[in-house]
Amino acid sequence: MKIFKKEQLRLCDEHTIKNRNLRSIDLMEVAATNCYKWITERYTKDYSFYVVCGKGNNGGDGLALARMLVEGDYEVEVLMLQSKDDLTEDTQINFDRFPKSVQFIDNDSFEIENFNSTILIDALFGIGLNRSLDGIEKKIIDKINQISAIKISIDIPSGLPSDELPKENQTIFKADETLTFGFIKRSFLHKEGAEYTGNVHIIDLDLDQDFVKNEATDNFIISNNYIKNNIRKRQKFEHKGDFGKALLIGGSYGQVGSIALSTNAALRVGTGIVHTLAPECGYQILQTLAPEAIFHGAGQKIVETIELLVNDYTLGIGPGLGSDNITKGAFEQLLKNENKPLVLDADALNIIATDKKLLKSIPENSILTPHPKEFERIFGKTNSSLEQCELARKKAIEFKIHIVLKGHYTTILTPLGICYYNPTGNAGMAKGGSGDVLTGIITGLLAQSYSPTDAAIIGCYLHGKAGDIAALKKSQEAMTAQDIINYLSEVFVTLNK
Ligand SMILES: NC(=O)C1=CN([C@@H]2O[C@H](COP(=O)(O)OP(=O)(O)OC[C@H]3O[C@@H](n4cnc5c(N)ncnc54)[C@H](OP(=O)(O)O)[C@@H]3O)[C@@H](O)[C@H]2O)[C@@H](O)CC1
Ligand SMILES: [K+]
Repeated sequence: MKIFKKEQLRLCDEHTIKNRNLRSIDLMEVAATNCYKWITERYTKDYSFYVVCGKGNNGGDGLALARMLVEGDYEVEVLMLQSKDDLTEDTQINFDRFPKSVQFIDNDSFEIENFNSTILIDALFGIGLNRSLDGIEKKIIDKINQISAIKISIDIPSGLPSDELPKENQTIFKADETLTFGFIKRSFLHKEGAEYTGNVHIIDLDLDQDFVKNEATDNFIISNNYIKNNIRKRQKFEHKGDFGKALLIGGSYGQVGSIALSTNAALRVGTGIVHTLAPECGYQILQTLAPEAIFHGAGQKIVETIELLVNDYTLGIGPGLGSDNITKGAFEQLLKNENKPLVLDADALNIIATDKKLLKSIPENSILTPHPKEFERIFGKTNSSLEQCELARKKAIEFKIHIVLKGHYTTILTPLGICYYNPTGNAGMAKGGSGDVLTGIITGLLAQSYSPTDAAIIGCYLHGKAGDIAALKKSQEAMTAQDIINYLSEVFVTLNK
């Protein structure tokens, strides 16, 4: 699913209006009708509404919605920001159509009755916001934010930019629910913006699909459909050799569990043959925890050599690897000798962070899976998650690699400079071992001949989805990385339906 900037969203409106022979007021009516439906499916007439409107088209959406609520017999008050400027044309039309009187506000002395059943609709500013809020607008939103009603934003929380992140201490409406038109806005996908949106719901406006198809963007959200359509179907006569050979490397003394998690994850995504290269101290552990995998010893307590350079293995390296100088030497050697894409995580990334010239030796199209701190150690500090994402894009292009930046919305940056946000996953996965599982999943997919980009995209999606099921069944608190592996089966069962 594409993510558009606000200019593109406007163009999309224009194309829809033109190609469907609509008027812009008709599109506003569709927007308000679909918000009305969403709201009335969830809230009964026991709730009373305050709709706070600005002078732009976001305010027009609010006025149209308020009219529908009045016609639907809901209790509704409209508060309208007093402005020296005229309302936009469509907002004026909806102002004239509103059957009750509205209360104009030009300071923060207005009153909102505050019951448990009060719903406050924010239609002050939409994507037309062009500067930070100050003056009376800021005071009004500061006041509304203090009220403990249920808060619903139309299109975007007022004050939140759509394509950038808010600056610190900026005043922004704090919503419980955001009903956004057509597309997710990029700011919703970063924690600095997401803290204002509450739950986000896309309100479909039946926008022009030709425009959507043809308009270029370099930011996407991974959709369920993409995964469903791109999961490889297993054919009856295929044998294990057709499903790839993965080799997971890592697991120094005391951290054998990490590579065991990666190994089991690779097994659970359908890989034909899985091998593990770990120190001898992990022999019994790995043979017990992952009997399907073949063990190769590589030193006593640490990985000393990575000689198993069989060409047809797909390599995932790093979980529990340690960063002893001997291990580092073996890893450097591997980077020098290999030219097919590798999956690099954890200590493999830490080794690179201590010797950045290694970046140049990483084979093209490899997949690096750093969390924000690991990323920072390799590529430097940034001031926000969006800046970090953009730096990752730059580095992915520069080094011709994939960077999987782990976080609430894990982002995948490709060598072509495309950014994919993964929508699955939850805070229960913010625990030791989750990353090791992701390494195993991605390595397993890469081994099965998924392209490196698809291995990263599909891998992140499966990982998050299995984590979501684990959280449902076991709670975010109690779920563990092993649960993520265990629930991969349910994800595949659903995808294969
Ligand atoms: N996308 C879609 O498909 C559809 C979109 N629709 C809706 O249209 C919305 C966009 O409408 P919009 O362009 O009229 O702008 P909007 O956000 O209402 O406000 C801009 C006004 O605010 C002002 N202003 C800006 N910053 C300010 C500040 N800091 N402090 C004070 N004032 C400030 C600015 O004033 P000015 O810069 O002129 O002084 C301008 O007048 C969109 O979000 C959606 O809700 C639907 O109706 C139909 C389908
Ligand atoms: K709004």
